[in-house]
Amino acid sequence: MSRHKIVKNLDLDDELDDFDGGEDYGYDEEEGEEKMRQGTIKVREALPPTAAHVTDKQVQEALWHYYYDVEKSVKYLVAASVPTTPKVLKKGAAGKKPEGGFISFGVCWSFGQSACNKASTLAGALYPDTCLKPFSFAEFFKDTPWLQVPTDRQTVFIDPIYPRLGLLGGSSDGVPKMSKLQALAAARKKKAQEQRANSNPTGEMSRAGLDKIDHSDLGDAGVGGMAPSGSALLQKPSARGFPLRKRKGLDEHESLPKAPVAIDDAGLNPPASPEDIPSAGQAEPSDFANTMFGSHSQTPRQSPDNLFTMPFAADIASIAANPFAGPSPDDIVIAAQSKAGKGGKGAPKSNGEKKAAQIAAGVEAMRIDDTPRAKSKHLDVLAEFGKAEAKNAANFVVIGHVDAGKSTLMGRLLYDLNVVDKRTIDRYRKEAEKMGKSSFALAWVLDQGSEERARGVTIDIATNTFETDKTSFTILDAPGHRDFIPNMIAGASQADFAVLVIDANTGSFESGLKGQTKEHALLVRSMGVQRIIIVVNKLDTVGWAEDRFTEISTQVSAFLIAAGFLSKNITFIPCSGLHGDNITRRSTEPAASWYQGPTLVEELDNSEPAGRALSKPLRLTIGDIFRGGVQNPLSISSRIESGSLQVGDALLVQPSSQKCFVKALEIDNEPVDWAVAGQNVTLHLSGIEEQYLKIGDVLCTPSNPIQNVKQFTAKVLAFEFLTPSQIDIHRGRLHTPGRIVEIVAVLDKHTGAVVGKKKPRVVKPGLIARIVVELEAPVPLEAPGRVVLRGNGETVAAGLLE
Ligand SMILES: Nc1nc2c(ncn2[C@@H]2O[C@H](COP(=O)(O)OP(=O)(O)OP(=O)(O)O)[C@@H](O)[C@H]2O)c(=O)[nH]1
Repeated sequence: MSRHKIVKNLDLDDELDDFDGGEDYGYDEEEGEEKMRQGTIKVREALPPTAAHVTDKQVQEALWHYYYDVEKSVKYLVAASVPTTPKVLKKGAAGKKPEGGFISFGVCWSFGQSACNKASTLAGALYPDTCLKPFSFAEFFKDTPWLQVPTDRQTVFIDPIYPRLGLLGGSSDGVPKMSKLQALAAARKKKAQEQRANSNPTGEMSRAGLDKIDHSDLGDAGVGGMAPSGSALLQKPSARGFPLRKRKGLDEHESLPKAPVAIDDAGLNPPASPEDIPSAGQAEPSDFANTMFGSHSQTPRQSPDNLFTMPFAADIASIAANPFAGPSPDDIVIAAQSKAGKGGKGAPKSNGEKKAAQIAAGVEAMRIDDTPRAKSKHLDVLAEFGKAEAKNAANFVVIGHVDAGKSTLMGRLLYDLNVVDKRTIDRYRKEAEKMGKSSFALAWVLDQGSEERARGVTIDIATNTFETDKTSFTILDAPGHRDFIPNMIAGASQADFAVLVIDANTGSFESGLKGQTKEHALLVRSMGVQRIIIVVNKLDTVGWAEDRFTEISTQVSAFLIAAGFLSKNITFIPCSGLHGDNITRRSTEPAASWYQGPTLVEELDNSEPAGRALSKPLRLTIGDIFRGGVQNPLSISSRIESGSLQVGDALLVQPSSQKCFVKALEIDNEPVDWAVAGQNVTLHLSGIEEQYLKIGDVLCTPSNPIQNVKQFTAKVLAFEFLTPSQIDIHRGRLHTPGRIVEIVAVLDKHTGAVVGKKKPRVVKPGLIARIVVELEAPVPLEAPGRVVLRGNGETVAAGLLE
């Protein structure tokens, strides 16, 4: 059963506070025994006669391993016990039958006799009919002259599986299958190689490819052909700057794999192909290697035949002989610091002195200089906000499975509202055509990164804004690809409500459900989003069939209600993002006449104004950092989560505990004196060095700071089986490694009371549990913040800090 199917039955409460039903908790001992007994009987019944020799112990181990899942246990036992034709290591000429049976247990003989014996024992257990002679090296090599091992005896080296390189998070499920991105990258690389191999690279092939581009991809009217509607909403184009996508560079909290991964020109390519990895006989040592191991030039080159010798092995051996001979880099730095601290007098500090110096440095770092660098007008910001009669402001996140049409839909919306002009769209269309991706022209309004455009996939959250009569909206267009879920979480954490886009195309809706449609919906719900508009998109591809719309609406609304959305907060709209139907204007397709409901923009405008936490302490999580401006060398952008601020304010950055000052403020590229919760702002900062600011850090006031924590307790909903294990903790843009150190208890969904035994070993998907998480380094977190826990590229739980 997929985890979505399991989670489907859960009832995610309104705020995860009001639990609502469920009686299934961790197993106590008696229950466990009973389950084991029942499971053993069921597995025995299901096992085929060929697996009759499987012992009860093996059955019970399988059941234990698969958490009493009979189906999986049977599958495992059948696979493990059905004898395969023993793989015979050929000896000499083909067709000669070897003596004794080597069975296919990998390269057991290469691990030495004891491992081989174990393998033989295991083989004997699983293949009782196979008569195994004890393995003998002497016999195996008896006809093999020294150092002339025939090729069929030589070890076959299998290329290691290199870790996939996702920008963030990744989705390593341990299976080396290709993701869509990898397939795209591989196809692109293959194409480039073919082009290089071609003696006339600019000739026939590329022209033939261009000739195939379908210029009608943007629909009958084309993107430029659609006149904006005459609706009052649409005649109010946004005066805001465009585009507002500003993210530059990678999040410093993100770390890329250090393993030998070949990164393509974009830094995105997943595993290198074997030919990309220089062999020992070919590569020149890098400057780094030269520095570490001395110049390679005097060392004779390794013979390519000598495949078993490590390059620079001799040098490594000499280093390894006494790795701790000299002082460590840390010792050197500490010694230098203590020397500097004593005015160069030299003698190293005692432990006590070191501690005192560290405490003094910590106190110094915490010292807040409240002297503002920019002149403050000392405004009463809340009174100013009250006077300003500002429009409602709302952020919505656009979510859904990869390629559902999210960016195209938002591009069309912005185009039809005149936020983007026709000339820009025409330019995008021409450029997209050149890349053979004309159907992505509208998506390019949001997807501004060159990688995103080349690959046709959204990678990071893109933002843009538009206004209606009532509300000023900020779009957060999330990536659909599962490799970029951490970016989607960052977007969802700033959203007041969500637009879930579903591809109505035959087969696409179904695969989306198994993919990110449900995962995204569950994530936004567990992050506090209560309202969701579902765009059933690409209805043009199914002839605007009402049946298809009804089928999708029924299935999705059942899931959303089970996930904790109230039915009054769920709306479905049939659309075609590509052609612009039911987005800012009602569809003119005769086949779509059955729909008389609101357009997407009308529905967006029906949103209740989002509450603003104005009177709470200032909290602002850094979403992006910009460096190097002439007037403003260090700026950040973010949505203010709570509180307010004004030019001249002194702020504290956590976790670095460094102070800084608001030099200037901007909203929608316009300078302002103050800003309040719910607004997206750019802050120009002074009095701080850039190394103390990272994406995901929190700005607060020195008088009411957020604390850095190394451990927290949270009440979470399990998406997967939860056990004490290594995880990544996500809070908006912040993500940091940690560990579930304790499952305190499973909680009743109605009352929140502890049920079952304390400290269960495992929490089943769909249950709510109190857990303790320890972080590798302290980060700013506070109740009742929402966190998402991910492990191995999967979302394992989400919930509220306590
Ligand atoms: N026929 C048809 N095609 C559409 C429609 N909307 C989008 N597409 C096509 O679907 C493909 C994917 O569109 P995108 O907008 O990039 O999809 P996305 O959901 O933003 O993709 P990611 O952000 O990468 O997950 C493009 O080729 C679009 O032209 C639609 O309404 N009708």
